Amino acid sequence: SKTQLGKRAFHNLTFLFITMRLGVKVNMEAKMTNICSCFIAHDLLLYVILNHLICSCFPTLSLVSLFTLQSFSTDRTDSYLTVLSCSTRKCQINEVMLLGDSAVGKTCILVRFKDGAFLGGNFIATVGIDFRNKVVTVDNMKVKLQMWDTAGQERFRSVTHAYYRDAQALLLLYDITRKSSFDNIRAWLTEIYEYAQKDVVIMLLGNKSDMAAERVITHEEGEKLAKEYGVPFMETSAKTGVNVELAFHAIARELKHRNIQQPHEPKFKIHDYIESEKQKSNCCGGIM
Ligand SMILES: Nc1nc2c(ncn2[C@@H]2O[C@H](COP(=O)(O)OP(=O)(O)OP(=O)(O)O)[C@@H](O)[C@H]2O)c(=O)[nH]1
Repeated sequence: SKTQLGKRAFHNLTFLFITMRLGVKVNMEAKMTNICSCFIAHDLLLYVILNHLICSCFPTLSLVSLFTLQSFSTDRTDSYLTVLSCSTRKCQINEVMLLGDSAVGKTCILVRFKDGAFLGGNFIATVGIDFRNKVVTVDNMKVKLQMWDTAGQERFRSVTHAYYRDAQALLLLYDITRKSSFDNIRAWLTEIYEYAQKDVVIMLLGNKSDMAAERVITHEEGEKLAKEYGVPFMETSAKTGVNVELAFHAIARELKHRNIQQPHEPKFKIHDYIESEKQKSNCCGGIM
């Protein structure tokens, strides 16, 4: 069945990846999964040949790949299966990357959006790159977001640069309690203009808005910088959840409109959408 083939492809290509690129594990796995799911969707025969070739090159493959699969969490396996099932139905996967200095809260924002939880406690820096999937409903349509959590540390920069090109949207974060993370936003934007697609959707997020007492960057400063670069802006908190759903939903809506813009439909304006949603939440407790 397709599911079994998908699982085998996943096993085999995961192993292939691990043997080739030990340093950036999760990153390449996702790419491989995308590749193998494309084979399943578009050319089953090609997939079988590829699978056969890989197996003959690596006789120990099934054993090792089984071990690899067992080391994944259910959540991760779910992500792979979402990619596979989406690809078999030829639907669009939208890649969204989170960028910004180390410890600004990229992983926490992602976990808050994906699982509705806050990762408090000890800070564990992301190594390389990781991804999670979530399906968002926009006007009764399903929009699949593949969200890439990048490492903010400088030493991983060359790894993450390679992924900018595939992203349809970028969430650029700073920490409102750390001035250096705000000052570095200009450098991040320079990198984005160098490596990302020209029409990539960019959104600036000032995170940790719950830490009012430690705030060093005002809301107005964030807004001014965003205006200068013509990108939407909001302050978020992974801890309380404020504006996290709104940020991802606005991105999903923008990408949906780009993917299937009907000729009679008015052009979607992300700035206006965010402002109207913010006003709604001010008056009625709104989107968290
Ligand atoms: N109070 C508060 N703390 C937060 C918030 N978001 C993240 N943190 C904390 O900030 C620290 C860093 O969060 P991460 O999400 O791991 O940071 P990151 O940007 O992914 O860091 P790298 O993986 O190194 O790039 C953690 O200790 C979190 O608990 C927030 O909205 N409010």
